[in-house]
Amino acid sequence: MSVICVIGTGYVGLVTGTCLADLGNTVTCVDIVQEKIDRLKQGILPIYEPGLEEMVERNVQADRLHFTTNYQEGLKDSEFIFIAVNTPTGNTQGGADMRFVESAARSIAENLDHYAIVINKSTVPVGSGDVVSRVIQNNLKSPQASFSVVSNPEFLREGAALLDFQNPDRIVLGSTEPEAAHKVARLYLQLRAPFVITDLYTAEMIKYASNAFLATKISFINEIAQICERLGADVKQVAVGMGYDKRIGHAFLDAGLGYGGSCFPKDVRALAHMADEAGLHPQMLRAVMDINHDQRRLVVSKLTNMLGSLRGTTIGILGLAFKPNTDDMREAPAVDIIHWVTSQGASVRVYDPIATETGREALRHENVNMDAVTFCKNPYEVAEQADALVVVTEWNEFKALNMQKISAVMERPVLIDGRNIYDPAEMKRYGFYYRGMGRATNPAPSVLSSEDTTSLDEEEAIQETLIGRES
Ligand SMILES: NC(=O)C1=CN([C@@H]2O[C@H](COP(=O)(O)OP(=O)(O)OC[C@H]3O[C@@H](n4cnc5c(N)ncnc54)[C@H](O)[C@@H]3O)[C@@H](O)[C@H]2O)C=CC1
Ligand SMILES: O=C(O)[C@H]1O[C@H](OP(=O)(O)OP(=O)(O)OC[C@H]2O[C@@H](n3ccc(=O)[nH]c3=O)[C@H](O)[C@@H]2O)[C@H](O)[C@@H](O)[C@@H]1O
Repeated sequence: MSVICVIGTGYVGLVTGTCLADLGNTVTCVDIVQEKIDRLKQGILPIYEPGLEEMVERNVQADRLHFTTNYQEGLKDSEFIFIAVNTPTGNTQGGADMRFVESAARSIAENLDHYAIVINKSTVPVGSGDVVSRVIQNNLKSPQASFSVVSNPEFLREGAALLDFQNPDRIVLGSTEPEAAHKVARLYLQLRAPFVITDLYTAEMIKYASNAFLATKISFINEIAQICERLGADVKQVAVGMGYDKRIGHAFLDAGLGYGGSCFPKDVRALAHMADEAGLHPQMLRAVMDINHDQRRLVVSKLTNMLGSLRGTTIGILGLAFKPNTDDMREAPAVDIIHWVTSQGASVRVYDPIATETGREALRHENVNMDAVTFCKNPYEVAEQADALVVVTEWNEFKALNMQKISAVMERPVLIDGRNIYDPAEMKRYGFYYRGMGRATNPAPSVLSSEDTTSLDEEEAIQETLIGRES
């Protein structure tokens, strides 16, 4: 078993440190934020992740997992040092901000007094392994200190982080020193995953290419969704039909409000920026980002299409987090949607099972008019007197609601299902004017014969009038 230091106690740092401790290693997690470390020592986690709290507690009690703000303490006797700090978008062109990685590398150099392998788990631009090497080399203090650098990108998903860490599809290790990469591989042997061992640059690129490909799949299906909606097809069934082809697969074909979160948006931007800087023209990545942005706007146009002006209306919002099973609000579609509808004079009633505090903070941070936002205790309260209800996050709780009850308490039973979680026919039976994302409710007159147009049912006809309040 090994002695390990993990720098950063965000999602990746905390999950990596805790899972490595759970595999029997001795792990110390270092963070520069004193309050975070104080709270972690009391068993209070900075993030919501199913199962993580129990795992942290178990490993702290077994004396395998420790927290500190002191690099010297964290690095003591460590054979492996994981860098897992944030790499947010850093400039207006979308490039990654490397300040946190560089600062961590400097602190490692200043406190290292023996040989250790420095492993970069943060998602970093191609070539960053060299930067880390250079920063450490230029700042070493102890003559006994030496190091190797290995890139080991992380592929876990928030909300399923423990499962993903413990059952990885592959483990990517890149280094100019294959012996160092092999030593890191030994840490993961128990996980029985395939290893891909490459040079540093290639490992760094595998991470960006993987995230960009998944984001591309999402934007692809969202573009297909828009076409489906216009032509009268149902994108959910289209995705099922496509997914059975093993070359395509079912995963990441859920059309909806597009991707958010701490990684896809920033990583697609950063990859496009790398390509720009290299004199290339990343057309596909640009299209992926454009389509993703449009999906959020579609909600507002669906609302105005059905309600007319939003001024004075009340819009219910189900879900704030960028996806279920997390309280993470980074680049969450809910923030943009709430911002846009409140700017047009609507007030909103919102509910999320977990992301209440993080949601409030994110809305404030984006200068949303908080007087127009009411936080509710449950979805039924959200629906009361609402002119429309928008599903933004597909929490299981929302799939199990009594929709008849919801429809009955609304001022106007307009339902925008931003994640396609409900059955359109069922919702219609409950009295909703239902709109999904890419689900045959708005056929284009241009492709319908006049005969077809007259056969549009009541719900579709509503598209052309506007849904009025019941007096
Ligand atoms: N969130 C996710 O699901 C995934 C994230 N990643 C990548 O992992 C990296 C970390 O992401 P998150 O964990 O989400 O970030 P985060 O923002 O949740 O956490 C980063 C942590 O690093 C700490 N930190 C910053 N500078 C430091 C320093 N010099 N010394 C010690 N601690 C420092 C911060 O205080 C914070 O606690 C990013 O590059 C991200 O792209 C990769 C896979 C999944
Ligand atoms: O680099 C990262 O940080 C991580 O980014 C994603 O993980 P995460 O952002 O936690 O969540 P995902 O489940 O991938 O969802 C990302 C976004 O795409 C959206 N999405 C996902 C799938 C889909 O079919 N449709 C869709 O709109 C989700 O709603 C969410 O907003 C990747 O899945 C991880 O492999 C990667 O490690």
